[in-house]
Amino acid sequence: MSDHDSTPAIEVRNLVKSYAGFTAVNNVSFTVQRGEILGFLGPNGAGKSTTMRILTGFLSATSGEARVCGVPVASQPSAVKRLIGYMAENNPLPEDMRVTEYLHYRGRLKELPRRKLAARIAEVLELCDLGRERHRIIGKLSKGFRQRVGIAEAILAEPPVIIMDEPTIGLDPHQIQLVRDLIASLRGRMTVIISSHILPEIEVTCDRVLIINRGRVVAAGTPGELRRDIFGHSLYKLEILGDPELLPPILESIDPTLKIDERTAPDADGFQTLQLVTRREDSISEKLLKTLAADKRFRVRGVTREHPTLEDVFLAATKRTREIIDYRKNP
Ligand SMILES: Nc1ncnc2c1ncn2[C@@H]1O[C@H](COP(=O)(O)OP(=O)(O)OP(=O)(O)O)[C@@H](O)[C@H]1O
Repeated sequence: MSDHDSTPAIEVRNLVKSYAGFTAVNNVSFTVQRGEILGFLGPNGAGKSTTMRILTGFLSATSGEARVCGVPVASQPSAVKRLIGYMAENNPLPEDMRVTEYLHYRGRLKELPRRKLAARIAEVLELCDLGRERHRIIGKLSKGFRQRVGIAEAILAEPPVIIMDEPTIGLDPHQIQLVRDLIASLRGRMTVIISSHILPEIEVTCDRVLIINRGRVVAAGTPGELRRDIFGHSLYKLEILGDPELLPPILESIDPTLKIDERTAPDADGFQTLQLVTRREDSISEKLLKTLAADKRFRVRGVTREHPTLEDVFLAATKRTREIIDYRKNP
């Protein structure tokens, strides 16, 4: 890798954006490496669009610094615009243009050489599965096809960085799958930042996640790292017949940190479902199953390890800061 390639794709340091006294982005710092796909999450009004618009050079920051492939956004917004393919929130498109006409127009604005443009447009139409729609008027396209035109436009000039603000909003599951595959096909070739409220989508598509709340970064890392940081434990579901009061010493012999967290009432067959919690990260499923199967006082119907979803992580991270911020306001 050359020195140029090792410069992070995005570097944001102590970024602040205030609107007439209201701080929408409050001292945000993060880095995105080349080729990474980053999920940018946060509740409504958290400051995601504002941060993205600053990164793309469409909005100036109140203070702090943002660099794209080493180029400072504040002093060189035009250079930065050439490094980024941006699909804005709501994906505004000209209603009266045909798909290829629009891509041609955008390609010329992006200074793609005329002799290469037709071939590149054919390539992105193919990538975005827009071949059959290429001569249609954009205003007549369904939402899913419009999103794909937005993505085609963003990747047209093969910029090193793609920023998409809610690219799957309003799409049906098939269209979401198409967009997901399309984004996955960019992995390693382009750096991608996607903001979304569809958390299972982000979990499968993104290498790393950044969560902001009320203008501040509240969590950053891979989904696995966030689970560990925020929950610090693993959960197991145990379906068992027998007296649960006898379980604690047995659980402790398997793993000293293993405890019963919740339990349901017995079902029609007398089995109860217990939620167990442990600080251990490696799997104890087999040990748990073997130990309890050998104990005549119990019958075990199933042991499964439960992974907190990204949604659980998101809710915990945003709730945690809300509590901290509210506490600071009202100690
Ligand atoms: N031009 C503006 N003037 C005043 N306040 C603004 C302006 N633009 C955004 N805001 C406020 O800044 C905050 C952050 O908005 P932003 O659009 O960045 O949030 P978001 O995380 O993208 O939200 P959503 O998920 O709803 O799109 C919000 O409280 C919003 O009302």
